[in-house]
Amino acid sequence: MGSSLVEKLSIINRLGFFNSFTADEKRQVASEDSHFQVYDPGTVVIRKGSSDQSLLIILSGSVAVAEGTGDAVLAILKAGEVLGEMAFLTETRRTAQVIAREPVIALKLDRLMFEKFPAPIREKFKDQIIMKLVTRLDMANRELTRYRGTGNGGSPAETPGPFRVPAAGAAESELATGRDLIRKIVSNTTSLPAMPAVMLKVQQMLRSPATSPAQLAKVIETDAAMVTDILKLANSAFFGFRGKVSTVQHASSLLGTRRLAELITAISAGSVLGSAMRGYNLKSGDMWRHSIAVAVTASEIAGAMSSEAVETAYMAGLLHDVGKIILDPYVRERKVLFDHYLETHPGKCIQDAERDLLGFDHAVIASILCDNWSLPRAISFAIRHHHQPASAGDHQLAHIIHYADILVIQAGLAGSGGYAPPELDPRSRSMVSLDPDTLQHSVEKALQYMDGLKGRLFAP
Ligand SMILES: Nc1ncnc2c1ncn2[C@@H]1O[C@@H]2COP(=O)(O)O[C@H]2[C@H]1O
Repeated sequence: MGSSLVEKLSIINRLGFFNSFTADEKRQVASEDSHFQVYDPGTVVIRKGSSDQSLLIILSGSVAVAEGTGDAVLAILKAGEVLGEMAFLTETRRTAQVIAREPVIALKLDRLMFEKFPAPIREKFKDQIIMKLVTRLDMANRELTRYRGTGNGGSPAETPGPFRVPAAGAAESELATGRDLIRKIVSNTTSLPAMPAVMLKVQQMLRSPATSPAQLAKVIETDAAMVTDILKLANSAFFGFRGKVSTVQHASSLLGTRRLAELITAISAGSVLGSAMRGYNLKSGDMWRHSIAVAVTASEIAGAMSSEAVETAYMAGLLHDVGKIILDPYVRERKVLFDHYLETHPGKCIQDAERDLLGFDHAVIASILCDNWSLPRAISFAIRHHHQPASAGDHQLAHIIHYADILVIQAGLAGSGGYAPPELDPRSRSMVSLDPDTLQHSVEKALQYMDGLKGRLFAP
């Protein structure tokens, strides 16, 4: 780095790290040109496993420390922090991968350079390194305490922990938990997906009671793949018209407005629900299949109960887990924490981990998205409470979605890969109060429906 001694001194003078250094000692540290290294954003500052053992002090900018390439971020270190002390002190290989997040200037000292400093300077460096390690240990302890739930008694939503990882694609350099994180997700409009265009059109048409099945059919007539799916499903065992339906207009007259709208909505939801979610261990299509199965089961249950919710059950079931799509990058970045939490808390499910580690669960985010999409309030309310239906009081739809979700998971179509299944809330059992055969029949109908959509839902 070609900066003058004065410029280097002005950087060093700004950092608390050098407070105990005398003016002369600071000058000695700043004098060697080769000590100062500049890193462009995205470049590797320390490569995991490498044998380099230099010590770095970040003078400006910040770096992300990760266990390995593409792994969860362990820490963000900023100006004044020490880096590479582990290999430097223990003479071992680098334990982590460190990447510059913005232009970084660092003071880089190899062992030879370090040994050249007079003893008092070396001691001051060592004192600072110890202080930084103590702070890091304290942070790690507090974070561990917080996410084990034995913390200071405040709710996680109100007491964001010290653990910080970079925001998923966001410009802000640090990620919060609880309300801060919700605020950030909601204010970052690009992180909230738009309602798929066809779904939006159908929702708009349904607002008019005069909309006919034939008008709805027109929405999809130019989408050949969608037409094929609708015809397949119309001819499936679920509807019982086996082999008789050959045009969308014919299907629309047989299915009626509500059924046709549901079908179009389920298929168009694939663009939002169909992608893989590594944070939740879901392969592409897993979430979509689970969601359609819950939609059909919920609507069958609502029908069997002669519930008023029969109109909204399908949509609420289809979108009940949509919050996972938004949270997936944030869960992915905390994968190490999530996996550790779930390993050490047998019986806890993924939404418990979300609540304890993020301060809220995917149901909260899903309900925010539903409000954002201007869906009926009953839908967002039921989705908001589908994992804790007792908090929804007597709201029938919340209990129906909760019950349908659990039945579908029990039938083998989970909404999160490899985690403990949620337990049925006894209040939902008494609210739904259907006999086991009827409930079983609801899930079987859902599986028939899925069978009708086989090609689309199980495409590689
Ligand atoms: N959990 C962590 N928090 C902060 N920094 C870390 C963490 N783990 C590793 N590092 C830093 O990443 C560096 C990688 O190289 P070293 O192993 O030499 O030294 C390591 C530490 O400086």
